[in-house]
Amino acid sequence: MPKVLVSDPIDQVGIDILSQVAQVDVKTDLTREQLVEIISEYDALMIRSGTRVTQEVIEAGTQLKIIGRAGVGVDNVDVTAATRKGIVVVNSPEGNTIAAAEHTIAMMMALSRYIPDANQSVKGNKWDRKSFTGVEVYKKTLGVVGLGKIGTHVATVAKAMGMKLLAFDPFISHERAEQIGCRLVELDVLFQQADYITLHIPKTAETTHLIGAAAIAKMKPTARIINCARGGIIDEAALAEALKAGKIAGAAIDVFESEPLGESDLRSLGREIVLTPHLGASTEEAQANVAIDVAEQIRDVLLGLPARSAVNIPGLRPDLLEQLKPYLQLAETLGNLVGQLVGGRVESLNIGLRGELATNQSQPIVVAALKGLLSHALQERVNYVNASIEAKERGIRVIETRDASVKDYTGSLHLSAKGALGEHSVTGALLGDNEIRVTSIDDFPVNVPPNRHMLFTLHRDMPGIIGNIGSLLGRFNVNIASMQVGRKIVRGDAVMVLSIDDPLPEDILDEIKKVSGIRDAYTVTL
Ligand SMILES: NC(=O)c1ccc[n+]([C@@H]2O[C@H](COP(=O)([O-])OP(=O)(O)OC[C@H]3O[C@@H](n4cnc5c(N)ncnc54)[C@H](O)[C@@H]3O)[C@@H](O)[C@H]2O)c1
Ligand SMILES: O=C(O)CC[C@@H](O)C(=O)O
Repeated sequence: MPKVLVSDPIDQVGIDILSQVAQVDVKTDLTREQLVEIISEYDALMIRSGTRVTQEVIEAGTQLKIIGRAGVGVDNVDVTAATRKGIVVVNSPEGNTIAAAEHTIAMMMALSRYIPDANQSVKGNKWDRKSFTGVEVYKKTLGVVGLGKIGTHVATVAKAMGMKLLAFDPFISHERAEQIGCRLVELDVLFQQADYITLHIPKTAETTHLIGAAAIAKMKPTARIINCARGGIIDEAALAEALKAGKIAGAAIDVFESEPLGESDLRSLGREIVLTPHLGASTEEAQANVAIDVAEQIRDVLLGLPARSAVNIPGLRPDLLEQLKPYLQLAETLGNLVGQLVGGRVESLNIGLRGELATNQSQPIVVAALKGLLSHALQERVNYVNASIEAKERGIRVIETRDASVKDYTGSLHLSAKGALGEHSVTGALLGDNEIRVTSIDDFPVNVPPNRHMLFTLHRDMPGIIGNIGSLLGRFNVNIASMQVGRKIVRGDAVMVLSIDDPLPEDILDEIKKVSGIRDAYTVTL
């Protein structure tokens, strides 16, 4: 009988499902060392946010087939290490949506009516009514940052409470926002006009410290901020400072830069702040939903069936998966690359399957390309199951073309995406040992392996330009791992592709754009 380790508290209903097919051991207070020591005995691991599944744990898990996260965020799992070892990572992208949205509304109301402090006061044998005169949310403006699953439900409830709605989400169309009753605006407009600002975005390089001193300076002195998304989107030091100085009126925070929250200035503030210990998903219903969702997937994978919500490996029959896996990785990488080159909202994606690929079953490859395209916006919430639905809901038109006569590689994939900010295309292929190569960018021929951090420039093909970029990057201590130029005609336009060791800060990108001959420059993190 297979063995499953449950290393965080999980609803009993999940354990009952697992017990139908496996021996289940619940051990919720393991140290890191103890986990590494015993993991080799187990075929599956089921966790919440408490267990950190590091590369070390994955290396030690020689029998592991699946890791199940009872919740959305897989930020506590080294998904890359798991994928490398062929371990399926599954989550429950929707099981706690309502719980997190309702917690957001509860936080907004608690903050507006000072409920936590009033409660503490009565429990302290006082009858103080003067200190707790609150404000109404009716007819106030709510600014929703991130109009995905949770943001949409929050907006719907807030509308029913009589609030006016603004939203910022660069990956959502105006039509979609209108359907939800929101006016889509630029982030600065939302900061300036909103009475309440609620965050429902993933934590990414772009969203880290999105709310800092500069953003707060744009807000009304009566503004209140709610964060039930991810810690680190708000700069906590700047928030504490702003609340102390009365630059904004309040904040309600469920998630923190470091959890559990340690020493923090936020703890010393008064009725203007409401703090909860990451309780967004903590309802009986949500815990049952995520436990069932993930336990069923673990059961299925242990029985040799596909998982319905895999973050890293699609739910295909194992033989078909084995055959398609390299092409799926190619499609996902190219989708991610072209999505970031276009930037912002994508309106259409053309997927060209060429050579041997044109004769293959295309649907999984199309899905993998969409998953890659959306992964910058949706992170781990997009998977092989929901990628097509997410693309449809975002109004992305998908066009598929096939040409078996193209013989430049055994099979190649050409993706061309059009968005609100522009249009770009990439082509890629697999080398003999299934290594991915990007073979063209905007139809300029190149031959580069994808790298975690990359810089692309479109420039005039003229002497000195490569040297200028090289010395500029050197001046900012950016290390170049490789560099290649592609051009169609001599002294026409050209593209330069650089693999770099670290992410490129925005201000250096701005400097690059100012170099003579550079027409445009983009950074990408894959
Ligand atoms: N507090 C909790 O316990 C709890 C529970 C569940 C989810 N969450 C968190 O809530 C957040 C939202 O979850 P969801 O299920 O709604 O996710 P989702 O993927 O459905 O929606 C996220 C939205 O953010 C948008 N987005 C991405 N980058 C953006 C940016 N830079 N600016 C503006 N919008 C951007 C995306 O287009 C998408 O529409 C996530 O961070 C998730 O981890 C917290
Ligand atoms: O309570 C939890 O397990 C965390 C919930 C939430 O942050 C998630 O990512 O699903």
